[in-house]
Amino acid sequence: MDASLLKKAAAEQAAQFVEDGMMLGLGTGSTVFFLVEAIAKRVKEEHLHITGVATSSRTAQQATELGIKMIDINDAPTLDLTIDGADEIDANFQGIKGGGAAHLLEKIVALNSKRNVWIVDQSKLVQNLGAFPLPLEVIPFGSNKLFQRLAAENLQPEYRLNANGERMRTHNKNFVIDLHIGVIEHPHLLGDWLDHQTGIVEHGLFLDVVSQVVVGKETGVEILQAPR
Ligand SMILES: O=C[C@H](O)[C@H](O)[C@H](O)COP(=O)(O)O
Repeated sequence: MDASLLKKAAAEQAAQFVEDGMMLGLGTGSTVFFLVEAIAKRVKEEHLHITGVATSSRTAQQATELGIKMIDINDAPTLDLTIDGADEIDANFQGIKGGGAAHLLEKIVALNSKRNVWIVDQSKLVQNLGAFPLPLEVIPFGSNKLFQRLAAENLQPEYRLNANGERMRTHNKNFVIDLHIGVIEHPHLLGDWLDHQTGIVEHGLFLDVVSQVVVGKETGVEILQAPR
């Protein structure tokens, strides 16, 4: 089955988690696109009063156009629930995000949410993280020096380029460096090391964040409970 049908099925299932009165974090990406559509439909048909906080201008625009009330995270209390996509989820419910370069804003929203749900198609479930390149958002100043340091650690860095072949810029005008590490044996150790490298604003390892994963499978939608 087409992956986008599986993403849609997972998104529609997760939209059922939304309750009247919730403060909601809305992630970014092709799976979240279906989620926003499904939530907007519920808001309209069931007259739900929900308020959303977005993790990208793309999501903010889509949600606003579909009639979901959106506010700035700085004006929001702790969010009840954030629903987002993911690029990889390992057997211990650790994740990589940032395939769309939105991981900085996504992590800020996730860490200010009581509950985090990820919506994915079955191809995102892996034993170990690392087949998907790990995204870093980095400050442009001195980024070549940081790049060299990452290369010296054998982390196989690569600048992410836009359609014009230039270094792509994030929402905050930073660069993205993807690490082609291969199998990440110890995500916490790696995350800790990356947290201490000056110039990295945020990495795409989302560790001990997710509460539930909604997976679109060929056999139907499955909800996996994380141990937190
Ligand atoms: O930066 C982008 C986000 O982390 C996305 O949530 C992630 O890349 C998954 O995207 P998609 O649902 O398009 O596969």
